[in-house]
Amino acid sequence: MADKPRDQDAFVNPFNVGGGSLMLAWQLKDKTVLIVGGGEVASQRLDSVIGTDARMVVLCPQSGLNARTRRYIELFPERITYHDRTFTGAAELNEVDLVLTAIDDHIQSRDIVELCRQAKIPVNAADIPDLCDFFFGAQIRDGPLQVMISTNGNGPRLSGLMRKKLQAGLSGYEGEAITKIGALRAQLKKRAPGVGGPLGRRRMQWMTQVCDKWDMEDFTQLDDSMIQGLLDEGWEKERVPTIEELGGKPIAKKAPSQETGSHPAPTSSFSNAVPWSLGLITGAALSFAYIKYARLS
Ligand SMILES: C[C@@]1(CC(=O)O)C2=NC(=C\c3[nH]c(c(CCC(=O)O)c3CC(=O)O)Cc3[nH]c(c(CC(=O)O)c3CCC(=O)O)/C=C3\N/C(=C\2)[C@@H](CCC(=O)O)[C@]3(C)CC(=O)O)/[C@H]1CCC(=O)O
Ligand SMILES: NC(=O)c1ccc[n+]([C@@H]2O[C@H](COP(=O)([O-])OP(=O)(O)OC[C@H]3O[C@@H](n4cnc5c(N)ncnc54)[C@H](O)[C@@H]3O)[C@@H](O)[C@H]2O)c1
Repeated sequence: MADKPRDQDAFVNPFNVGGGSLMLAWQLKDKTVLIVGGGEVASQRLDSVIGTDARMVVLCPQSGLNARTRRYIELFPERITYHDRTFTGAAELNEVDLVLTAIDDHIQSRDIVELCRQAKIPVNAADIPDLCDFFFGAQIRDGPLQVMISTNGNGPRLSGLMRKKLQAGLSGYEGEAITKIGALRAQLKKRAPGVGGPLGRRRMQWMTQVCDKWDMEDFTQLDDSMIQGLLDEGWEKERVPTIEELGGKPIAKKAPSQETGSHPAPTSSFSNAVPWSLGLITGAALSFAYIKYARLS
């Protein structure tokens, strides 16, 4: 088998110069997402959108709601506006920022996409990949860690299988470590405020050195006073102390994280449900989220 292209040969992969999609972590706070349909796929859309702090509108006759969608509507009445009807026309798109259709009516789905195009609203139609502005993907989430696997529409089942493999390779410390790094960065910015310039460069350099020198597990030990200690002994003195110097200990590695699935159980507990970002990403992106994974059904 030929050697795999190295980083510097990135152009060798034809998908790097066209045919791929832009991978992003889409921020939906205070935006309105319209979900048309209330069956299996619609409930999976709710799994993804509920953590983003978006408002949601679900359009679907009562008779078409599956148990999971029904549960979401019951648990989050202040976040989800439910209408017991089918899609009625262009007026449904007023004040809507994003549309997800998950219906078993191909012609209606196509019509909705057309209306979204006219209104310039991004749309995903679960049954018509060719008309989608973006795709969903298999997801791994651990606190602020978000990993999305996409096959760009080619093999959704394989996305799910790869999710399981990647999940097995994670230590289980990542989400907590990233949360602590977020807290450290916030405190550092208080001591060294502003954007750009020599101070900004020094700040980025120091953060990079700390992240490179410390193990992921080390960060999980940081509490408020250790963060201040790290800034006193590290940032102020232009060095990177060890976790032991700050009173921490090297800790045993956790077993690989458990298989949890892409779709969390609906829960009304705020601390367990804030906030997922609807991410069009592969790799990890940060936002603050605390949600546990377990399939409801
Ligand atoms: C990843 C995941 C995320 C999620 O949905 O949250 C996801 N599909 C998942 C599972 C899955 N979907 C299907 C099967 C049956 C086996 C099979 O058909 O392969 C399985 C397997 C299963 O259920 O295990 C059927 C299917 N899927 C699409 C169509 C329409 C079509 O292709 O025409 C049809 C009906 C085809 C038909 O009628 O024959 C289309 C799309 N499905 C996508 C995402 C987008 C591309 C993702 C990518 O590029 O990787 C895209 C393009 C649009 C979109 O949905 O945004 C989730 C895995 C979650 C996980 O396990 O973690
Ligand atoms: N993208 C994916 O991953 C994926 C996976 C499986 C299936 N699909 C496709 O997605 C579609 C939905 O699949 P499902 O499993 O959720 O089907 P489902 O039968 O469980 O749900 C369909 C829902 O659409 C509702 N509905 C139908 N017409 C409507 C309208 N005009 N307005 C509002 N609601 C309406 C029904 O009441 C029902 O709730 C199907 O076309 C299926 O082929 C996509």
